[in-house]
Amino acid sequence: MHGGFSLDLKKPVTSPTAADSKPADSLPAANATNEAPAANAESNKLFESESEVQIKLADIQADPNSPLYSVKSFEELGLSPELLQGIYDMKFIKPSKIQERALPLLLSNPPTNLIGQSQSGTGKTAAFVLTILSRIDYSVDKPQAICLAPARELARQIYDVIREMGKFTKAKVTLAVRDENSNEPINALDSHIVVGTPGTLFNMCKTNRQLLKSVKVFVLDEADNMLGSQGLSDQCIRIKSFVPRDAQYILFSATFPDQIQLFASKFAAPKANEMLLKAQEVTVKDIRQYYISCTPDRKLEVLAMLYDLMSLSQSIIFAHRRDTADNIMKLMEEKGNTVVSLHGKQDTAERDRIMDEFREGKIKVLVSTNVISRGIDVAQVSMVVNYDMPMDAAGRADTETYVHRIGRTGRFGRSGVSVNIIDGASSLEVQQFIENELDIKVKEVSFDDWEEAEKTLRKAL
Ligand SMILES: Nc1ncnc2c1ncn2[C@@H]1O[C@H](COP(=O)(O)OP(=O)(O)OP(=O)(O)O)[C@@H](O)[C@H]1O
Repeated sequence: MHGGFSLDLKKPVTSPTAADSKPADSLPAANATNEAPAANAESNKLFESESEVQIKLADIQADPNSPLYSVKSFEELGLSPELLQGIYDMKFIKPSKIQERALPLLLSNPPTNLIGQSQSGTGKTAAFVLTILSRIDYSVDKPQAICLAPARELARQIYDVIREMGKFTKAKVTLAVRDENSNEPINALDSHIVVGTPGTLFNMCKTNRQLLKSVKVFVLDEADNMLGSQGLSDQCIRIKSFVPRDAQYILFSATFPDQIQLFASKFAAPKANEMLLKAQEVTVKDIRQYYISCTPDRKLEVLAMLYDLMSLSQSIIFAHRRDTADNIMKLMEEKGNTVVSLHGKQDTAERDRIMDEFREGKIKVLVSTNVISRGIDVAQVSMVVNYDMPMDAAGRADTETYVHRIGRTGRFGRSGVSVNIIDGASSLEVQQFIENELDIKVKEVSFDDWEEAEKTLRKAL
């Protein structure tokens, strides 16, 4: 029984007003204030406009309990006029808590290392990007800062942020990610900053062992993931061996599980300042978390019913496996719903195109694996769906991945909704484990009374 729900299977999801695809170098800034074009008049009422967000943000940033709160202005943080110009051009008004606390430490001399944790969407990128851009000697054309991220999508985003924030400086930035369609080596020799994934940068180091000998700042974004997964962590350690010992090490993430903290301190040895959150502070309060129970054979039906809500703004559906993501795309298409899948098995150019179109609002609903669970910042994502609950290889609840996945919405003061599809005892157990670890309560919305469920979710958006 699904109340009086009727599914609009033919609803268009491709925005007619979205700009044409642009090359990677001219992507909009990752903080993109570009609103996803409204799907219809109703969606205008439902979703926060950019000006509404700005008004709300002024209140939020004045609340001492908010992670976006700060007392100081950007001027008081000792940034150069070129960087202040860059920040204000991006419509930043006040720093967030992590920016206000981390920047004075990161910019002080002699440089000190930092292990910094702050909730998803609270501006960690700007904290390390401003540090990098402040520490470069622009008269020396050599790599002086490197930043590593676990996935190409995130590395490309950070590259865009550096270029946007540093556009009034003379910063030269190189993106070091794999390009399956080119045999040309990536030349970073006369760049100031190299941003990339560990595998590609490590290969570049092997070709030129002197490449990183002038590096002064080494950033690991999503540091717990970079150090916690075998392959990535080996590569990071090897890259570190090419970097001078006295470089400044900056490790950021929204999550730092206990077992990684010791490793992180060793990586940032001999000494690092630490800014860590308590377990109950980790999730963003503006993300309303729900779950829907159903039998495994009805999961797709749940997605189809959520589709109208998902496509009003933009959404990401997370699946455990690549083939599940592809199947969801295919089966949703058969139901008349456009969902595009993105995962690591695709060609790199295809991945870039899909991500660019999602940023531009041309693609409304993305189904993906954990490849975009961390760091991806698209302001208009208002809903995240866990089609499969996050689990590690051994089938245990993966709390960190849950935090990062739902953190793709609710960015910097915006509201967001997450929905877990619970299809049996094991996914319920995973959810309960996560609830306990994070000291949160995920609320149920009933699939059997869809009208009521839809009302609840719309209100939460
Ligand atoms: N001081 C600020 N004022 C306004 N917007 C800001 C400010 N700082 C950052 N932002 C914007 O907030 C959004 C989220 O920032 P960012 O991507 O750095 O978050 P994060 O903390 O790195 O999140 P995650 O843990 O998910 O990687 C971005 O769009 C960014 O441009």
